[in-house]
Amino acid sequence: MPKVLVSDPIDQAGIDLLGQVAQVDERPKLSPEELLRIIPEYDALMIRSGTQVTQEVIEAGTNLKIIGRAGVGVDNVDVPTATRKGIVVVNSPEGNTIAAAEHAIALMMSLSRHVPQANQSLKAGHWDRKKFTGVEVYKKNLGIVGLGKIGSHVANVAQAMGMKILAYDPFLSQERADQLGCRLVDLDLLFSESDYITLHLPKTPETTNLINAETLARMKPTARIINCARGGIVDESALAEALKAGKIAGAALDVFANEPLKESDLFEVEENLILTPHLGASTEEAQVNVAIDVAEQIRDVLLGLPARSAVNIPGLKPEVLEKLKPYLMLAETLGNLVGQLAGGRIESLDVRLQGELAKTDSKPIVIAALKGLLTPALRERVNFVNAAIEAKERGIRIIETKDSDVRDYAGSIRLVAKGASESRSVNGALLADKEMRITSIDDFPISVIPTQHMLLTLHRDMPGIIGQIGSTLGKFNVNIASMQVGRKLVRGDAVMVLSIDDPLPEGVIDEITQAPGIRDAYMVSL
Ligand SMILES: NC(=O)c1ccc[n+]([C@@H]2O[C@H](COP(=O)([O-])OP(=O)(O)OC[C@H]3O[C@@H](n4cnc5c(N)ncnc54)[C@H](O)[C@@H]3O)[C@@H](O)[C@H]2O)c1
Ligand SMILES: O=C(O)CC[C@@H](O)C(=O)O
Repeated sequence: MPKVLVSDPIDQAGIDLLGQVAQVDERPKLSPEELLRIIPEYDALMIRSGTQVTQEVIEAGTNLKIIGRAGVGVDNVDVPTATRKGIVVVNSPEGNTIAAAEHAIALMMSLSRHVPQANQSLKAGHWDRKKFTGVEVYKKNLGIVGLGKIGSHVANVAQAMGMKILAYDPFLSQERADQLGCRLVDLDLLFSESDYITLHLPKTPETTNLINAETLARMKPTARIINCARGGIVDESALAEALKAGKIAGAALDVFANEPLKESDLFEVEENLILTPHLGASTEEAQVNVAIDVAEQIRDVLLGLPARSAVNIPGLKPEVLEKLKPYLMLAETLGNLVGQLAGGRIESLDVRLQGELAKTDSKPIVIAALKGLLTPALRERVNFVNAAIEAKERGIRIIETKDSDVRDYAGSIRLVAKGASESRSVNGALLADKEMRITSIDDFPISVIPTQHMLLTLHRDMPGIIGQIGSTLGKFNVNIASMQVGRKLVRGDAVMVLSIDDPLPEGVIDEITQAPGIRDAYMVSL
C-alpha cells in the first residue's frame, strides 16, 4: 500500500478518503528535522499552511509522487523543485472561497460595530454603550482590491447590504466588472473615495506593501482597511503608525508578514485594530471541502490517474505528458513573458504552433501558454485545469494557428498578446537537447535561455547604450549573468535581454528608462 504523510491538521473526511487506498500517518507536530528524516518513506505529503516543503524536503522525498495543499496558497511549497523532480503539486483553489469572503465581511462588521472591544469591555464588568457607538455600512463605498473569486463574493454580499462597490483589478475585463455591478476604478480613486477597503489579491513583488505610509495618507480619516489576503501586502508598521495618529479609522488583519505573529508594532495599537490568527479558511465547511478536494486528487495520482487541480503538471496520460512536457514548459514560459511585457488587461492571445508542433494536439500547449499568461495575475490559483476558464472570464480571446513549415527549429511557438493599446510578441523553440530558447521578442531576433530574473530594454541601436545600462546596474550592485542584443536594422531599434542574479532593487528601472536612447525597460521574473 502507498504511504501518505499528513503533516498539518486536516479534516477527518480527507483522512478517511485516503485511508481507502493508502496507509495514512497523521504527524501534525513534526519538527523540520523529523520531516526530513521520515519523508523518504512516503509516496504523498498532505499539508496546510504550517509545513514548509523546502527544496531539501523535496529532494529527500525520493518516493514522493504528489504534494497536496489543503487550501489555495502554495507559498510554503518549493514548486519549481517539485516540478523538476516530476512531483505533482495540487491545491484546492475554490474550497475556502466562501469562508475567506465571509471572514472579510465579519471583520468589516466587527470594525463598524466594535464587537470584539465591546465584548471585552462588558466581560471586564463595564456597561459602556456610548463608547461603542458604531457606523453603518449601508450606502458606504467599499473598495475591493482584487476582484477574483473571494473579491467577487464579497462584492455580492456587500451589495446586498446596500454598499456601493469600487473595484481595482488590472487583469479583469470591464464586462466582468459590469456583470458584478462593480465600478472599475484606478487605485488612487479607490484609496481616496472608499469608506472600507478590503484586499483580495495575491502577494507579489508589485503588491508587497501596497498599503504603506504614502497610500494610507491618501485615505479618508474615516476609512477602514481589511486584509484577509496575504501578509506583507500591508506595511504593518506604517499601519500601526496611521492608526495611532488617527489618520484612518480602523483596520482588521487576518494575515501577517511573519506568521505566527509574535512581536509586532501592531500590538501597540490599543483601539480600532482587530487581529485574527489566519482564520480566513477556518470554517468546518471549508476544511471539509479542501480536505476532500485534495485527498481525492492524492488518491487519483496514487492510482495512476491525472490530478484535476495540479498547480505544476497538467492532467495528461503519462506517455503524452512525457513527449509534450518540454513544449508545455516552453509555452508556459513564453506565456508568462508575453503577459509581463503586455502588462495589465489582455484582449487576445494568438498561439501559433510551428514546424513539427503543427502536427500535435494544440489544446495542452494553448492551455500551458494561458497558464503562463495568467500567472503574473493569479499566481498559484491558475493551473492547467482552470487556465482556459479564467482566461474566458477575463474576456481573453484565443486565436490558434498552425504552420507546418520548418524554419530554424524543428518545432517552435509564437505568442502574440494584444493589450488595450499595443501588441507584444515572443517566439521560442527547443534545441536538440530540449533546452528552451527565446528566439525573438517583438520580432527582434535573439537566442536567450530563459532565466528567473531578466531585464529587457527596448532602445535605439547607438554607441554607449550597453555601457550605460551596465554602469547603472553596477551602481545598484546588480550582477549580470549574460547579455544579448537583437536588432532588425543597424542604428534602428533594438532589444537587449540581460539575465541577472537577483530581482532589481527599486529605482533601477526608472533610472534606466530616463537614460537617452532607451524607449522602455522591463523587469521580468519567470
Ligand atoms: N485568509 C485566508 O485564510 C485566505 C483563504 C483563502 C485565500 N486567501 C488569499 O486571498 C487572496 C484572493 O484569493 P482568490 O481565491 O480570490 O484568488 P483569485 O485568483 O480568484 O483572485 C485574485 C484577484 O487578484 C487580482 N490581482 C492580481 N494582481 C493584482 C494587483 N496588482 N492589483 C489588484 N488585483 C490584482 C487578479 O486579477 C484576481 O482577479 C489570495 O491572496 C489568497 O491567497 C486567504
Ligand atoms: O488555513 C489555511 O490552511 C490557510 C488558508 C489560506 O490562506 C489558503 O491559502 O488557502
